[in-house]
Amino acid sequence: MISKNEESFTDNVQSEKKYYESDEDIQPLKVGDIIQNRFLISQKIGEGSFGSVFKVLDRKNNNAQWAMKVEADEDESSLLEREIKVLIELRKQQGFPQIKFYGQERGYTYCIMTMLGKNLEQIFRKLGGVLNLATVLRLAIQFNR
Ligand SMILES: Nc1ncnc2c1ncn2[C@@H]1O[C@H](COP(=O)(O)OP(=O)(O)OP(=O)(O)O)[C@@H](O)[C@H]1O
Repeated sequence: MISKNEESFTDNVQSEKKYYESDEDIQPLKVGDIIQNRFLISQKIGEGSFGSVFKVLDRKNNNAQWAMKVEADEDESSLLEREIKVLIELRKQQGFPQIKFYGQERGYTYCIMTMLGKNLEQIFRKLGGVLNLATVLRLAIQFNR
């Protein structure tokens, strides 16, 4: 997992590292579960190439909504750990989800971050598979930032 040194410059990003004593500690995270006695998993948002993304409610912060990406701790090298390091580097940069909390729970690495709006694929589908010139230009301006 990410080293203590890196944690020290994360500026408010909190982390929790867990060690597993037996396979029984490793169970799939699912809707209804609570992480760190704080984040309630409320809904699955999507699935990426190496993990799932859920909406979570922060019970210590007025049920604020965050997105949580999880990856099973199966391999030595974790893509999510790499993504966490990149998100830490990109903190306070416009256009990127802001990482709030990361750690390990029941055989999974998780990363809790700000919730983004609809992705481009969802917008494209909503618009019936056609993007008009104004939308394309607005997207190009955003990509260029
Ligand atoms: N912070 C977030 N807020 C809202 N939705 C998110 C957030 N992060 C990811 N998602 C959604 O979850 C789904 C999976 O995202 P994820 O980043 O795991 O994979 P991806 O970017 O689609 O693909 P890949 O894993 O190949 O990079 C996507 O539909 C994405 O829109």
